[in-house]
Amino acid sequence: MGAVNLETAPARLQVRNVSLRYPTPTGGTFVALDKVSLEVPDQQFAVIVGPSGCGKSSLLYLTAGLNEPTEGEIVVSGQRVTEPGPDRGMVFQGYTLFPWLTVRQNIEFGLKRRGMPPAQRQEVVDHYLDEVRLRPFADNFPKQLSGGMMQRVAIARALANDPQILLMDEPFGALDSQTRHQMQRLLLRVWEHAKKTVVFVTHDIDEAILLGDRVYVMGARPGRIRQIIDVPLARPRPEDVELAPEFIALKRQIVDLLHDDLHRIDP
Ligand SMILES: Nc1ncnc2c1ncn2[C@@H]1O[C@H](COP(=O)(O)OP(=O)(O)OP(=O)(O)O)[C@@H](O)[C@H]1O
Repeated sequence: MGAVNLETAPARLQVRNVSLRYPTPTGGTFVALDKVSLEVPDQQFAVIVGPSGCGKSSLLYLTAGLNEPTEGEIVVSGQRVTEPGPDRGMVFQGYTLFPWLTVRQNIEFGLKRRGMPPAQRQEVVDHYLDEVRLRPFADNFPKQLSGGMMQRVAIARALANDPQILLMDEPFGALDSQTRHQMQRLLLRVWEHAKKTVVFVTHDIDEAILLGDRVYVMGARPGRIRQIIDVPLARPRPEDVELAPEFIALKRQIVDLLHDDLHRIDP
């Protein structure tokens, strides 16, 4: 895939001055997100990292339309987000497949609901089964799959609906490190083919640098963007990119930022 010119590409996602506050049991207010703004250009792989509780998932849920900001607005493809919609696909950490449906039926679920004719449906599903290398398991049920395979189905299901943006909340968080690594590589390959805008939340700094074009480092209490870091590593990412001096330097920069934040909160 040709490099996207991040300076000129239109913003697929705009988060404008978004705050999220919750009432506390003692009558006060807890600020989960404080005036967060960011713009994700079309086809960018944006990663959000930050300490536990900094509001990463909250930001993703707001973008999905599963919750509303207290202030500010979220705009996807020029439309203000007010509710969930098929333009935003989601992949969560927990396995969210329909257990009573086969792999094929899970992937085609949204297409069927939209009334896509069976022949076209089969073509789309076969394409994504091949993309996530699950064609031999098309007629299996989720309980017959490993955790990594289930997440591959979840990715295929989200992409089959042809969303404008893919929202991923720690999708590999429950996997062992080897499977996680394989999944990261698989996601990169699928993303390079699908040319989708991705917003990916993770705790894992290596994962953030390996996957992202841009890393948004968040700080907590209140949740806000501390720094935006561009990842100038070549794509496709070389096999041993984690050992490259540029990779290690970025890791150092992000570790220092997160370390500062922890010390700022709990001196
Ligand atoms: N419904 C709610 N009522 C009150 N507080 C909430 C609610 N939902 C989330 N919070 C608080 O908002 C903050 C942000 O939560 P969020 O889950 O977005 O953080 P996170 O960065 O994704 O954390 P983690 O990495 O641990 O998943 C947390 O302190 C959380 O306790």
